[in-house]
Amino acid sequence: MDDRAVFVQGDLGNKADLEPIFEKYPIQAVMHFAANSLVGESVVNPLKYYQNNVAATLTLLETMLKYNVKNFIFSSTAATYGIPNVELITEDCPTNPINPYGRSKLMIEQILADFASAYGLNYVVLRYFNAAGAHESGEIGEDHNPETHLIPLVLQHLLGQRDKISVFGTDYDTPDGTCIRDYIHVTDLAKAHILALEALLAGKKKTAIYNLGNGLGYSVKEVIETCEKATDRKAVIEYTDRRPGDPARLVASSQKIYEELGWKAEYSLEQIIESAWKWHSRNTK
Ligand SMILES: O=c1ccn([C@@H]2O[C@H](COP(=O)(O)OP(=O)(O)O[C@H]3O[C@H](CO)[C@H](O)[C@H](O)[C@H]3O)[C@@H](O)[C@H]2O)c(=O)[nH]1
Repeated sequence: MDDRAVFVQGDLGNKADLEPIFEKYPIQAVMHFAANSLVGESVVNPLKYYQNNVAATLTLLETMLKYNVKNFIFSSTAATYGIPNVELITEDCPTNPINPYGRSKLMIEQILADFASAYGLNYVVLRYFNAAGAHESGEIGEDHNPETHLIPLVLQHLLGQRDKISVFGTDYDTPDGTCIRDYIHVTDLAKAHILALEALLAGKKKTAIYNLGNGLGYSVKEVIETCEKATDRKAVIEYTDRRPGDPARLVASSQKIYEELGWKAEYSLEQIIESAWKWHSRNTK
């Protein structure tokens, strides 16, 4: 990215850290990735989520106002929808989040709308579905501690780093009883950010909300099977109770961002898993 933009992480939540950056660089837009995105953890530790996702973002927005930075790209989430009753979720579906993570992101979306009316802030909200995969080079990948996401957990198990993979719930109202999600490659997400940035800087968009997904749903069982095929290894599966805060099915329609910004997901689930496998097998500890 050139000097027209800066990436700011969610944990840069105090003015003492932010103001020198805004003093120093000719920032015209901010992309914000609030750091915490674990649905289950947000249920047991909501304070952390409201602090990192709401309070820290508010401080960032306040700093933007002070330095007259008017363009904001916000990483939001499918969790804002709660339990949708449609096959393909569009951006105009009702937002009824069922966990603090989703609520904290929706609060920011609402703050952005108020800031747009009151202060002329321009913004694009990107509602990620299940971000996954690694850079093609195999050099940049997902390394959470502790890891809670399905694809990295399955791959770590297939690499012998975990003795089994747990499937959380087999009694959902889905064809095989396990949760269905829409997995989207990180490079596809990154491209959407660039398009959103260009649209804001060109004045093509003042405010917008877009889903980012593939439009294809895969169950937990199907994800495990695809990992087994990609790696030619067999998983040991343990079936357990549901995890709190998990909707049965979350699949995006990304038609709106395709029509307005020309974005479309390019990576299939197989390619997402292959790229993640490349990274995980090179980074086995
Ligand atoms: O060991 C595991 C881990 C996960 N799952 C299941 O696999 C699916 C995917 O779970 P992840 O934890 O990988 O991802 P989430 O769907 O919880 O979370 C994703 O979707 C959320 C929206 O609901 C947020 O956007 C969040 O940032 C994003 O990672 C879920 O049904 C989960 O129950 C298992 O069965 N076993």
